[in-house]
Amino acid sequence: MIKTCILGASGYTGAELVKYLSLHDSYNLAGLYVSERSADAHKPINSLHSGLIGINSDPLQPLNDTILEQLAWDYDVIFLATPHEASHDWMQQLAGKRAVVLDLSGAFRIKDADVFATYYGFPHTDDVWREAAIYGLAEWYPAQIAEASLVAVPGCYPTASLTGLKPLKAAGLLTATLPIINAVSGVSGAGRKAALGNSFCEVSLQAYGLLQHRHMPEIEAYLGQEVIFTPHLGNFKRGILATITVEVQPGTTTEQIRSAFTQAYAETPCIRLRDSAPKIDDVVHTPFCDVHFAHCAQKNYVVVTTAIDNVLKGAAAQAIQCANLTQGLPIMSGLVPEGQL
Ligand SMILES: NC(=O)C1=CN([C@@H]2O[C@H](COP(=O)(O)OP(=O)(O)OC[C@H]3O[C@@H](n4cnc5c(N)ncnc54)[C@H](OP(=O)(O)O)[C@@H]3O)[C@@H](O)[C@H]2O)C=CC1
Ligand SMILES: CC(=O)N[C@@H](CCC(=O)OP(=O)(O)O)C(=O)O
Repeated sequence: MIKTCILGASGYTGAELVKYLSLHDSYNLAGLYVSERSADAHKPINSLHSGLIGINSDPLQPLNDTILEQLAWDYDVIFLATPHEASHDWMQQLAGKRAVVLDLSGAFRIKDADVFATYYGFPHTDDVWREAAIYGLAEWYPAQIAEASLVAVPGCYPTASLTGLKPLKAAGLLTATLPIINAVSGVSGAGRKAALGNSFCEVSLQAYGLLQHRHMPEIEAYLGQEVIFTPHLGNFKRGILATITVEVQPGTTTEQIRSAFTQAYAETPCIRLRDSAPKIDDVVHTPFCDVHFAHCAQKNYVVVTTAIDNVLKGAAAQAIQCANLTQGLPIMSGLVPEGQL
């Protein structure tokens, strides 16, 4: 059994990790942690997330620096479902020891320290692990992930955006014109902590973070091309729908575009190529990313739509895909029924 623990287990992504890892045959989920002064310390996880009743009733344990150091030697796999700052500050103590670390935060996704400081609002001081971290876009970097000590699990919007754009980029079909990404997320994307802007009566479909959201440089870094990215907050709980409008090379045929997607995703059970536009209800509470494209040959434009559950393929399920790769398990182990692996 692979001995594993979750730091930040009480949050939205942490709770999904608890569910999938508790039910997974190959992992022994032996520790659930929250911050040292957490109001939820010592409570059973299923008193916070009632969907876990009958699945996991372990108490949430408060962390401190001594425990942290010990975790890195005691565990095979550690999931960090914590704020960016906490992941950043702890990595020196956690990484490079016995445990493989899967960090769901954004702290180790961006290689350029200046870009990081601009978009995250605090300086990155861990050059070693920022450089060594492997980006955990599971369908695109499986070999590197398999060998990684630290996996920086992608953000939810970048997962939806890159899954739609990378096949076209890899096939050489994009032009220099900037892809336009408009994506709508459910409110769970903002995490579980209370905030006025996320409360029921305040949320109404609205763009935010215009031209300054931290996911824009993340998408650009792993696409290899600048983009315009506009996130929107929607009045629903879960899911992201990304609508991506791109110019393609003159003379590109629909068959070339189809081939770009089928080649990229022929062997990837997590990505479902669709012949109709996906909707959020198709993917919420699933680990899948649904992808569809429409091609306007006269104008040389393609509209790609992708849909994911932000908490699953956008975070926890992708982290489990990456953990599976590091442990030599099938990539979708524990995420789909055994017979479908
Ligand atoms: N929600 C989403 O759709 C996505 C989230 N992410 C990223 O994943 C991470 C977790 O997100 P999410 O689950 O939504 O967040 P939540 O706010 O729902 O949960 C955060 C968790 O971290 C704990 N925590 C907070 N501060 C600290 C600290 N200083 N030290 C230790 N634990 C702490 C919280 O418990 P407590 O405060 O009680 O200690 C809680 O368990 C974040 O970095 C987020 O950016 C990535 C992709 C998608
Ligand atoms: C709706 C909402 O607020 N979404 C979050 C994105 C969540 C995510 O992907 O998290 P990372 O911070 O780990 O990148 C946001 O826009 O900040």
